[in-house]
Amino acid sequence: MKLNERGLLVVISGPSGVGKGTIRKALFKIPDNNFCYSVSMTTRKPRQGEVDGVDYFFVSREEFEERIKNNGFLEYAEFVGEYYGTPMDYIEKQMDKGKEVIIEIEVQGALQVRERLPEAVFIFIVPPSKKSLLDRLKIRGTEEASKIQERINKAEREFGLAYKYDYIVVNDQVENAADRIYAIIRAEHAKTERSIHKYYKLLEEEND
Ligand SMILES: Nc1ncnc2c1ncn2[C@@H]1O[C@H](COP(=O)(O)OP(=O)(O)OP(=O)(O)O)[C@@H](O)[C@H]1O
Ligand SMILES: Nc1nc2c(ncn2[C@@H]2O[C@H](COP(=O)(O)O)[C@@H](O)[C@H]2O)c(=O)[nH]1
Repeated sequence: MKLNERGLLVVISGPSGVGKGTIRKALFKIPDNNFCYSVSMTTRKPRQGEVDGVDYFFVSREEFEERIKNNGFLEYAEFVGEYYGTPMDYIEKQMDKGKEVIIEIEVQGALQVRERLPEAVFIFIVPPSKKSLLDRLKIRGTEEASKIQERINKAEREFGLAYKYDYIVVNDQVENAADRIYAIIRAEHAKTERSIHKYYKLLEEEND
């Protein structure tokens, strides 16, 4: 395989309720995209309408912990009492096929990926205001009030880690946020191709 045929890994992260999933769905509507989504594994119970294998792979704590033992995750974290993790095998295969692999994960997991695959692109999504984050979680209505508060408390700490990411994108309007992310992905590609081009030129010069 030529170096520039391998796809990018794009890590979309940020506090709960900021709109990561909504933006990801908008991103996949962009015509002729080359994206694929890595479905995460979790021990949390499915929400109404969520489908196993599409939204998440829903598993028991025992199954999750077995996979941890077998090094089956690129990263995993415990978030508000439940496990969430990115299965390793799918990502490697898709990147080798030249696909842009999108993962949508919380902050502890994103920082683990940063250690293991620093060449990935790390994007932190922020809300237009802190109040809008709370409003979005309330309007989504998938968690009871105490769980929403736990997610908001966690968000306070997560905002403090935004500086560890490559890009910060404001999710004011979903379509605008998706366009910004698409622009980032294209720019990252151009950067990689330029450096690979330089690398091949260097090799040619050495062989002359
Ligand atoms: N730009 C936006 N303006 C207004 N509402 C939004 C916007 N983006 C997303 N939302 C709404 O906010 C709520 C949370 O969005 P979403 O579920 O995509 O967040 P998330 O970051 O994926 O959450 P989690 O991390 O908990 O999975 C949803 O009800 C969604 O419709
Ligand atoms: N570290 C990981 N975090 C993940 C993964 N998949 C999802 N998430 C994040 O967990 C929280 C809670 O999700 P929810 O569906 O219960 O609202 C949210 O921030 C997700 O982005 C994963 O594989 N690894």
